[in-house]
Amino acid sequence: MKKPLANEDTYSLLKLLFINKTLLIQHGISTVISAIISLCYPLALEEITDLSTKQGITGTEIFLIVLKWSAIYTFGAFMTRTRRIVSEKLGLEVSQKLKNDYFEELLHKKISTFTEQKTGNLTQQLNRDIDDIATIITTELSACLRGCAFFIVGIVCILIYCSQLTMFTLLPMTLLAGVGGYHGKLLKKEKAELSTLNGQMNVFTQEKLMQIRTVKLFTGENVELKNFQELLEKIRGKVMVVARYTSRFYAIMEFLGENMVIWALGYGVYLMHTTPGLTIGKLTAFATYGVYTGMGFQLIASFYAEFIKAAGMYSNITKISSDSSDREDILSTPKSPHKKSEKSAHGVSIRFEAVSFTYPGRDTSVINDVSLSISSGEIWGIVGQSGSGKSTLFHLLTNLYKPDSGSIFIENSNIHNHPAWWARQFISIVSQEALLFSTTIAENIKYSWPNASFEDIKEACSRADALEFIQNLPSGFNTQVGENGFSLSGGQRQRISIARALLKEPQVLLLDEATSGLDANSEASIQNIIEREVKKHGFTVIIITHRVNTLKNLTDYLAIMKNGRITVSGTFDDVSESADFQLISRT
Ligand SMILES: Nc1ncnc2c1ncn2[C@@H]1O[C@H](COP(=O)(O)OP(=O)(O)OP(=O)(O)O)[C@@H](O)[C@H]1O
Repeated sequence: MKKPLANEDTYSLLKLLFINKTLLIQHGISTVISAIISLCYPLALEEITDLSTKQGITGTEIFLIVLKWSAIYTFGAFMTRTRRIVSEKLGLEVSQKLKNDYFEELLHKKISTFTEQKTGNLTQQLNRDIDDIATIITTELSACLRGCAFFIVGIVCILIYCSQLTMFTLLPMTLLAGVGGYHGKLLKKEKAELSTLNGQMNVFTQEKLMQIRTVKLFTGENVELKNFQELLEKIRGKVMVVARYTSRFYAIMEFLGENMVIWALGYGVYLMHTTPGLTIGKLTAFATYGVYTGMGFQLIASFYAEFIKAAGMYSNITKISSDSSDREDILSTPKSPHKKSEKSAHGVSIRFEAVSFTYPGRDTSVINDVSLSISSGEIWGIVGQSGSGKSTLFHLLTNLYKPDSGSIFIENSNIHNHPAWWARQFISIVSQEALLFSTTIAENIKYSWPNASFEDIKEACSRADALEFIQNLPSGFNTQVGENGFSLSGGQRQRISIARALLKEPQVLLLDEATSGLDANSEASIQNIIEREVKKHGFTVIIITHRVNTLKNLTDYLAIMKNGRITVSGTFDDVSESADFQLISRT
């Protein structure tokens, strides 16, 4: 069951408003002034209506009284404009600050956060929920403040105007409060369920559109449309429940509120005949203050319902952002995402010492007591059957995950004694899927070194044998690669990925099945690039591949992995004698 909203969440939600004190003060002042001016309306009605029965009044006097009220309401309109614009500005500041903090927090989360949390939910929180929260605590809160002023002043005024009539209106008023509270509770539960369904819809559409190729290749269009329609149907059902509750709520409010005014007015007319001093102007003012009291109550009730919704969304966001246990590190990452190595053309040593690891949420360990020592500039191949834990070794070396026991060293320094980015600054990785951003080729390559000049980019492309094909594209380096690099061939994407890796001048190059998805020609050409670069720059290289025979001329050493353990390691010739090698080379 969902925990009731903690007081500190409510408090910190309201504290957000203090983000810009000047705007908050302007907002408060304009809200109060515009509420006071609105509340003077019955006075205006009373004064102007009672002029009709005033003896000996001249046209000029009537004109001046009307002009006075007109001036007051012109000023009121100006205050409304100020209140609304200031409220928008404050809302914008709150939402941008929340978004900035939340996105920054997400960027620093450990990679496991993104396997546990659906990214669709995170993007919904980042984009929609935060906007809703900001609107509720600015626009809706401002309406609620007006509502409080209407309600309090309304009650006081109707008591002053006619206490007998006020008592007459107290019963429906109490009923109004009861109905508001009851529906608030009902709506809270239904709206939370609706929000979960909307989150599921977000995740569904995002995933299916991102995987549109898979959907098409398996002719899954109709299946996905059916799934989508089922989800739409569930949302429709929930929206209708919410709509039923909401419409019933507003109908009852209107029924009670307006009946209260009508009956009170009727009773007032009766009192006029029996009570001296109760004029038509006073009765009109009483009725108008009665309307204000009801309106004030409605504004407070609707804010209450919205605030509960905002507080629920805010509590979900703070649950993720305030949990520092899944933060990658507390030390700040460098301004530039990756530092270009100052000393290029050399490698670094790497050592795994008795490393064991189990993925969060899994029972069985994936890496078991792995020890491996790689000297600077060596080229290692790691082979093993699918699922044996090869890629996981890369995840541990790049500090995406921390081992449960054992240590990993780069240049004899334990990588866990440094912030997570420390290990990554030495490393460039090229994996089977060349993951590119949906921007230009140049921007994708520059991602590893944002300060690179155009000449640097061209040089990296030339080293990755990518220059010619890029220059032959109609827009050259400015070609948009499309989402996930869809507008390029597999080999072209991989060359861009290699250029990006080389531009950084890494000291360690990790290749995770970098050529597996390519045809024999592309594979041979990419292996040539790697061979040439490694010889020239001398960085340490670890290659993961299924195709063991392709490693013969490329690697100095080989390690075989089986069930998360390194069973054999040594030179290619030594290892190739082993039974495990024979087994892998046959599969
Ligand atoms: N993020 C993850 N969360 C939980 N388990 C994972 C995760 N990634 C991989 N695994 C599991 O860890 C085991 C080893 O996976 P890993 O990707 O390291 O194997 P691999 O040898 O590289 O396989 P392949 O050659 O097929 O890429 C597998 O059983 C896999 O299911």
